[in-house]
Amino acid sequence: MSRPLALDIDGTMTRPDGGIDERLFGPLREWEEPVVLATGKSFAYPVALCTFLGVPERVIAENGGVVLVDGDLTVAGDATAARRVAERLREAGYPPGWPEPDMHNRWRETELSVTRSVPRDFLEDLASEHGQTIVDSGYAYHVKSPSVSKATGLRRACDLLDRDPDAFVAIGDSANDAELFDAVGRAYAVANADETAAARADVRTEGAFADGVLEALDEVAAE
Ligand SMILES: O=C(O)COP(=O)(O)O
Ligand SMILES: [Mg+2]
Repeated sequence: MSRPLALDIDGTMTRPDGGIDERLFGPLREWEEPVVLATGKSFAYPVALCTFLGVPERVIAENGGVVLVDGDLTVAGDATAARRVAERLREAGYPPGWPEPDMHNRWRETELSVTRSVPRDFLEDLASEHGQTIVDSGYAYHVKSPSVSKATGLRRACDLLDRDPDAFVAIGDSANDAELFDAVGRAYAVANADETAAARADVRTEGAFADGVLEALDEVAAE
């Protein structure tokens, strides 16, 4: 059987040393049900990945801030608050996201990605002064609106795809996947998942990174 998929990118589709694991290309291209890439990465990245994978543009980007499904674009979140936090970081002597040229935020439309070298407590206080929250993807801290997450993005994608979130299988690795895991019918955490993701998943794969994804896909396809 096939089920719609919500698939995290970093730490899940990638190799341990970074870069998409090419063993996923074939199975994802051939997957019969919709595949939605759900990521903290800025909007341009998952759209490009869909293009190069050769699958329809179905994307939850910026931790739910931007959703694109088959030509329908939804933008949520508080871009103004994110910009103010970036400005305050700069004033405090930190990079306003990442060091320049900051490719993590250059094409970002809603939240802010911040290097994990910035002290977490400091960033958390700053975010909360601006009504925002932070989530750790394991690759970056994301300053985002508390009302936006990969789960809110999935609900929007479900409306557009005419599917129920319960029909979806999610696969991910980090705290920024936790709400998504709660929203879907079945959630897989890959073996390298952080504590939050592992605790909120229904299943923990034996394999790490893309090995875990392939394991989950085999299990779902065999049902
Ligand atoms: O952009 C990041 O920090 C990681 O994004 P992810 O949600 O694809 O793991
Ligand atoms: Mg991830």
